[in-house]
Amino acid sequence: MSTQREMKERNPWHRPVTIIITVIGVIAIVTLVTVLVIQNRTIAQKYKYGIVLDAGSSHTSLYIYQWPAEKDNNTGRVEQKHHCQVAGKGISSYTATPYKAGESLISCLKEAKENIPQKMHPETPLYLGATAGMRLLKLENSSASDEVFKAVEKTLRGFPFSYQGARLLAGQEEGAFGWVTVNYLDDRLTQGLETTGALDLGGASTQISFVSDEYNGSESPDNAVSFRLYGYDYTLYTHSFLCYGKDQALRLALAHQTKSGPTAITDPCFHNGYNETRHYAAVYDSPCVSDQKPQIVSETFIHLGGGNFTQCQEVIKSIFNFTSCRYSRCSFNGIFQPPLQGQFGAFSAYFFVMNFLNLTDTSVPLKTVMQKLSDYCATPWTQIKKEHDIPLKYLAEYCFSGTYILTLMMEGYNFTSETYSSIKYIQKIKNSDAGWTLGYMLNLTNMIPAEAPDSPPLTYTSYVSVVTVMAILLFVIFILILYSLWPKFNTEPKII
Ligand SMILES: O=P(O)(O)OP(=O)(O)OP(=O)(O)OC[C@H]1O[C@@H](n2cnc3c(O)ncnc32)[C@H](O)[C@@H]1O
Repeated sequence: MSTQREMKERNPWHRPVTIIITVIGVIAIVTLVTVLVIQNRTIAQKYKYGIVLDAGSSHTSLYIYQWPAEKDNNTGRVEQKHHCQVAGKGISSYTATPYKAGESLISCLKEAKENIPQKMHPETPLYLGATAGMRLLKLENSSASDEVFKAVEKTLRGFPFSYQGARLLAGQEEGAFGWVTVNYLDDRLTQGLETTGALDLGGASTQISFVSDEYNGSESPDNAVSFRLYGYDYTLYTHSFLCYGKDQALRLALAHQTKSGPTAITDPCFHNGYNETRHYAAVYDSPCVSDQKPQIVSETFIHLGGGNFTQCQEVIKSIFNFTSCRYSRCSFNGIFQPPLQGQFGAFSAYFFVMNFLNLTDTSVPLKTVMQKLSDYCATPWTQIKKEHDIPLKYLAEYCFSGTYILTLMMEGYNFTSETYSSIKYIQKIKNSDAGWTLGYMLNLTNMIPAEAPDSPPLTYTSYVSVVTVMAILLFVIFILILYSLWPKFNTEPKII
């Protein structure tokens, strides 16, 4: 018993003072690490929100974006939280009853109210951007376009969000913001990686935007947009072709085939057996074709399908002008275009159409893609209708639209069978739709800084690990020093 007591007394770890120091030390380390961890961890995730309405030529879409509240103006990830498709046509179709353009937006705005916490409504910015449909309406009837904007503004102001304006986007902005969206979502901008070009096919216009080492904006400066994003400079080439969205391109193709005012045409871009009566007035009711309307025509013509891909390509080629170019190189219609460079993301109707046709895999040789499309175009209309249960208007036009897409890319933009594989058909990137709206909001909310934000030298995990290891190390050193300095600890055990 006495030997045991003596052993205990001689063992420094059994001295009360040592035990107290050890306990205090452990408590100190645990407290230190806990405080550091809690202090630096993000407090319960809070989000901020932004709403953008894309008032396109064919329809309007509402997008809600969200981002972590503490990451404002930083590299924080902004993501799409909700998408609502407005029922009915685009706002430019409401010229006769402009108030209905405003009313059409109400149900999606109500959805937005439900999807954003109520207390965040007053600080949620709300934007509306109108694209090619309203560009055409402005050309055709500027006061009608003003009326539509007024009606839309009235509706938007009636909601509890922070209304930031409804405006017409220039084609150049539409192209540039589409490019920003794609590269932001792909995380290319923060890291200064080689960027991806953006190909956007709408109903009334189409945009091409990319960075080329051979373009600095000196030739055709109208096509240049310069950005400084996260500390990297970009000179983007961008062009928007008004009237070359797929709906207006179809009008151009029909106008080409009805120049002489026939009572019937056999259109190779529609399936064999397709037979529709069309009104000349409806086909030519657009500034894209109104000046081409034949003088003497009957009211209608019969639109028959011919189902021939090669002939369809010829019709489509005729809507492009390849003869005049006052620059070193052009795409079409005398528009400058530098050499294509890098990867491209093709979205909106590029995706809708190629996805329907099962042709989104660009690693498949272009020749094979063309053969498949040719086979599809040659399929009789009755068979097509039997095989697919989708609205007939879309269904009837996929042969035309697919052929238009390939012709626009290969003949218009100068992609080749080799560079075709640099295109990726995309709809979403990380759950956010590809399109101009996200880039537009990031720009207007200053969410992409010109300079790279300062970031801590260590990641959060490395930081916590280093602090923990150092604290333990210091504690061990402290105990060792204490042990060596304490005289009683060093006394040799007495042999009794
Ligand atoms: O940019 P603008 O030219 O103003 O047009 P938009 O905003 O209306 O254009 P979208 O990208 O919304 O749509 C592009 C086209 O794709 C069509 N579209 C939408 N969904 C489709 C689908 O599932 N299949 C085929 N076409 C589709 C739509 O009618 C348009 O003609």
